[in-house]
Amino acid sequence: MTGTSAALTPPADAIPPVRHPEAPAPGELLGAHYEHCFGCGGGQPHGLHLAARAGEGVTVTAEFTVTPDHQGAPGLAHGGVLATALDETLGSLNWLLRVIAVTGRLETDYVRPVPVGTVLHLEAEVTAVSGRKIYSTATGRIGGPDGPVAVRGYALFIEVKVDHFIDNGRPEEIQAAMSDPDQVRRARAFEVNP
Ligand SMILES: CCCCCCCCCC(=O)SCCNC(=O)CCNC(=O)[C@H](O)C(C)(C)COP(=O)(O)OP(=O)(O)OC[C@H]1O[C@@H](n2cnc3c(N)ncnc32)[C@H](O)[C@@H]1OP(=O)(O)O
Repeated sequence: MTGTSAALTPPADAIPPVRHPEAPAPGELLGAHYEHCFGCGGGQPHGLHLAARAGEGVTVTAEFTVTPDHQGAPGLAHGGVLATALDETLGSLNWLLRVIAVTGRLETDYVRPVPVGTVLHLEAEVTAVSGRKIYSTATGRIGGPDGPVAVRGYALFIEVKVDHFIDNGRPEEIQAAMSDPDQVRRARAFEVNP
């Protein structure tokens, strides 16, 4: 079974996404947007350490290796962890638009179990934009980038201002992230202005 709810169907006046002129070149690794992000940060020992790479247009590819820390059933990836991999990959697309956005809705199809030790090969694209709403889809394959589909994700991200994080996040982490010496990470989190 597959499908998405009406909330994930772009409205008739939605437009195709526009890749930002200063977006990372196709093939370039995006790096972590935040050291302590559970999806991509190097500072999370049990995190996914997902590595995303810019593609053509508004697309990315990403890889995530399932470790014993990511189990749900014995020997198999937890469905929530797989949703995290989809969410993180989809979220990284927004850097190609140079927009700060958060997940409003994420739907997933779990097609095949994903064993521990597997590399999940993800690809994602923004399909449409309507005002603050960014529509995107992702696919995760196992056994190689052209292997069988294990998971699919469909998302609606909502553009937010930096105040979203300042008003809602804990001050200590916000301060630390704002002082991050890594300029690119700081820009991705806080300095993107449409
Ligand atoms: C460095 C940058 C950060 C990168 C992070 C990457 C990590 C991966 C991504 C994540 O996991 S983000 C964390 C998980 N997400 C959240 O914590 C978001 C929590 N939700 C919110 O903060 C607010 O609900 C949200 C900002 C998404 C929307 O609130 P707003 O008050 O700004 O918007 P509003 O409710 O007015 O909705 C704007 C439009 O979006 C639509 N919308 C909002 N939420 C929706 C939803 N859940 N489903 C469908 N549509 C939704 C809404 O109907 C409306 O459509 P229209 O413009 O057509 O009227």
